This record gives sequence, C-alpha cells and structure tokens, in this order.
Amino acid sequence: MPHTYKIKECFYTLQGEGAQAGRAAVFLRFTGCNLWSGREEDRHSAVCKFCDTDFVGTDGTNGGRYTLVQCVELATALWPGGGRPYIVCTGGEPLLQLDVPLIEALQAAGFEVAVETNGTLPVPAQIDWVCVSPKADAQLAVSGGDELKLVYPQSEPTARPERFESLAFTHFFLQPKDEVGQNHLPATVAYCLQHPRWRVSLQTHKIMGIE
Ligand SMILES: C[S@@+](CC[C@H](N)C(=O)[O-])C[C@H]1O[C@@H](n2cnc3c(N)ncnc32)[C@H](O)[C@@H]1O
Ligand SMILES: Nc1nc2[nH]cc(C(=O)O)c2c(=O)[nH]1
Ligand code: SF4
Ligand SMILES: [Mg+2]
Repeated sequence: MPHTYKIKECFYTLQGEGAQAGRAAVFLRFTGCNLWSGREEDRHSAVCKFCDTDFVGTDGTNGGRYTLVQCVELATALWPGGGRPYIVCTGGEPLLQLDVPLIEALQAAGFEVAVETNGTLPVPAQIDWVCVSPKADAQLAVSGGDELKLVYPQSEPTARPERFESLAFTHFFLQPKDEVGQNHLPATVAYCLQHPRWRVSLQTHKIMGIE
C-alpha cells in the first residue's frame, strides 16, 4: 500500500483571507487537527475552541485518501488554466500531513504552494507562502513567515497582538472571530486604528457566499 493523504475536501475558489484575498486558488483541506478532535462534544475542552471548519473524515467535495500523484492530479484538474496556479493547503492542521515530497510535486506541476497553519508544527522551508494563525492556548513553534493572521479577540494576555509583533512576518492581520451572536468587527477595527502595523482581514468568502 502506497502512502496516502487524508483529504477532507478539495475545491477551487477565491482565497478569502489575508494578503492574498481575492486570488483564485485550489483549496486542499487535510483531515484532522492537533488542537481539536473536530467533535462538537469536545469543543469546550479543546485547545482551540472557536474553529469554524469541519475537518473530520473524508466526506467533503473531492474528499478521500489520495496518493501523492493523485493529490497533484486532483489539484491540476481543478485549476482552470491561465494565471499562476495557486494551491492553499489547509485543514484541520495541514502540517500533520503535508510533507516535502507533496510540496515539491505540486510545485513541479506548476503550483505556488501556500499553507494555513496554527503554528504549532515546523514549517517546511519549501512552502512559497506561509500564513500562521497562533492560538492563545497553544505553544507557538514558528517565528516567521509571510503573514501572521491572528483571530481576534482571544484570551488575554497570551494572545494579545503585541505579543506577536516582534516576530519575523511580512504582514500582520487581525481577523475578527466569527462567533454566533457576537460582532467582533468593531473591536478589530478599533485595534487596527490604534496600532497601524496591524491590518484587518475579513473572511471575504463568507461575505461573497462562496466556499
Ligand atoms: C480552519 S483554520 C485551518 C488551518 C490551521 N489549523 C489554522 O488554524 O491556522 C483556517 C483559518 O481560519 C481561521 N479561523 C478558524 N475559526 C475561525 C473563526 N471562528 N473566526 C475567524 N477565523 C477563524 C484560523 O485561525 C485560520 O487562520
Ligand atoms: N475562500 C476561502 N478562503 C479561505 N482562507 C482560509 C480558509 C481556511 O479555511 O483555511 C478559507 C476557506 O475555507 N475558504
Ligand atoms: S487549529 Fe485551525 S483547524 Fe484546528 S481547531 Fe483551531 S482553527 Fe480549527
Ligand atoms: Mg475556512
């Protein structure tokens, strides 16, 4: 049996968040996370409690267990042609599975490879775009990258934005926490007005009604 990757879903959409917002991308969502089981009954006791994503199993659009070659074929089939092929590896926590052979195979097929990670695991240097989203109650193991995208607010003082400012990131974003019955946008706007090195990241795919 060849090695397979567990993929929750894979689809073509626009990156909704951060500095690449609005850019066409294939999303490759890996199954599983190290900060939450993904089961609602475990949410209250999870390290990361605000997750907006179903990353359990392989039952999403184009989900399944894929070999490296099959992952590249799937991503390639979803790209419409033209532009610079872009793939965002997310999850769950993609770095539990995404490895250098798969990164390099995607690049050999023409993709620029981005990752969305919680920052608790080492990031392979081969990745072209690194977005780290630290979690208040998890040890941060990454000290730099292209963008740091902090969901706001989280518990003080561990996830206060000031704590991350000296890290080696090109962009610093605060993304309002999407939480039922709460509107965290005003506080996010206020923080960025008071601290100009931070920019607001909206989850624009939710506004646009796309995946
Ligand atoms: C579902 S996570 C998957 C990647 C990785 N596990 C991580 O946490 O970065 C993708 C992005 O969505 C963000 N996110 C998750 N739940 C959110 C919520 N309720 N509101 C705003 N952003 C959220 C994460 O912080 C991360 O930047
Ligand atoms: N359109 C779109 N943009 C995204 N940016 C990060 C996402 C994620 O779940 O990692 C995401 C997502 O789920 N959809
Ligand atoms: S670390 Fe990411 S995927 Fe895991 S529970 Fe938190 S937001 Fe969701
Ligand atoms: Mg998402």
